[in-house]
Amino acid sequence: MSADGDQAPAAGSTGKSANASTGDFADAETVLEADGLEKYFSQSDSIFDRLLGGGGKVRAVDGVDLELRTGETLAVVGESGCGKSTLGQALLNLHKPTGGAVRYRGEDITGLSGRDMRPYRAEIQMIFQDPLASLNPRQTVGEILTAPMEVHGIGDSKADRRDRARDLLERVGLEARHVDRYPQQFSGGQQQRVGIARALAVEPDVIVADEPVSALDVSVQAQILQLLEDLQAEFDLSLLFITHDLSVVRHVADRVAVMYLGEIVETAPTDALFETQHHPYSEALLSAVPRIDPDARGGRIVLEGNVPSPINPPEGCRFHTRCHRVIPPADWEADQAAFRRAFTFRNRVESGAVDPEAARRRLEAEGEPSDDDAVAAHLLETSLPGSPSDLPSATREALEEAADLLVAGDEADAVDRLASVLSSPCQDETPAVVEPDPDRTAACHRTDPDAPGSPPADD
Ligand SMILES: Nc1ncnc2c1ncn2[C@@H]1O[C@H](COP(=O)(O)OP(=O)(O)OP(=O)(O)O)[C@@H](O)[C@H]1O
Repeated sequence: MSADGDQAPAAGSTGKSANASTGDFADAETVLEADGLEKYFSQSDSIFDRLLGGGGKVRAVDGVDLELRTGETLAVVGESGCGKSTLGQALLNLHKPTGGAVRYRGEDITGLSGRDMRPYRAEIQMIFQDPLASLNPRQTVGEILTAPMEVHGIGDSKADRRDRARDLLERVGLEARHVDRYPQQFSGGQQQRVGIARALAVEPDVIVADEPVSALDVSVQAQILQLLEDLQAEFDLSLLFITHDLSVVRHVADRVAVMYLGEIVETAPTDALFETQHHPYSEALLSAVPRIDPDARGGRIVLEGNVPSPINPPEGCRFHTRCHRVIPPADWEADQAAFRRAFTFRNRVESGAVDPEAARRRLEAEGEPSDDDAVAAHLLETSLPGSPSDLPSATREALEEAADLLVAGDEADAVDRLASVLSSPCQDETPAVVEPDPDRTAACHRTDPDAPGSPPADD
């Protein structure tokens, strides 16, 4: 076991790339599968909704197809709130799915609870982000490890189970004599080792690890990742590794599934994904990962705006409001970058982020002219990235008219005016999942040759 003080691996360091690059797992049997899996949360239980009389559904996981193959580590990555944890928990029926199916070795286990789920709980275990919160502070580590063995009929006797617990502690890099200690007597890294030992106690096939290192000091992250990798080989585990941190993905994962707003937008072997991305969201995520290889350094892609609400996700491709490669309409007369800038203005107006009264107050406070024309000009200046001068004249006019309409309080008309010149095929249809390369999937109109308005790949 490596000593405390090891650094977490940076992207570009050696990892599990041998498997990933040779596609060793492409033909492996599927052990756990999500098929059109949905988990919607009802908002109507909250006090606000009761007071306000209603509430939408949070579409946390929205039609996910995913297969975990025997012996592989599949990383699920995406920004905070995209539904990774909900997906992991829905796979284990810790959240009852609201649609679709979960299959374990081909058997439908969707929504099983209690007794019916018990045999599968031994096969599919979970490791949580916060080790201390997931360990009972009133139980000794020995009790924490032997309780699930007892439930699942592992071990011949109490003494046998205690021996197994001591053995497990050693396997996860702790000392057998610590079996009578309590969780709070361990450091954060050691607590996570206990969490891992508990998952292993029932001899599972599959472990779903939800951000297992993100609560730990950087200095112990690498050790825990290494431990998981060693144990995976030793126990022949299949690992679903949930993380927002792409810099650890390269080290741990054979394959990656990129998640955005409840959907999987791309899957690929790890090395292949780090080399090329077929979905612009993956491209943006990867552009933010520090690279060791200076040749691999490209510009960082800063995405427009925040992740939209999963209660009311954008129509068509969910990523289109932020996508730097959003497709212009067929009759667009300038380049794609110009369309993206003008489209950003439209999205900002539509989301209510362009506020004429706030602009007027600001101009007044700065001692600048604050008549309607000045406010409209200010709105364009601050909410349209770049200059309007290189936009097609019809677009420029529409933007100016929309700014005037906003100042006049006609927000709906402003939105309509912008929509009349700035619409994208990405808004109209949900992208189909295509296989641009062997063992890769992507859901982007740009990778689908049959999609409407799909431009050449190198546009
Ligand atoms: N019990 C719940 N009730 C209502 N909404 C929920 C519930 N649990 C999660 N959500 C919402 O579902 C969406 C997905 O949340 P989830 O925790 O799965 O995302 P995540 O990608 O794991 O994020 P993070 O990395 O921050 O944990 C979020 O909008 C979240 O607010």
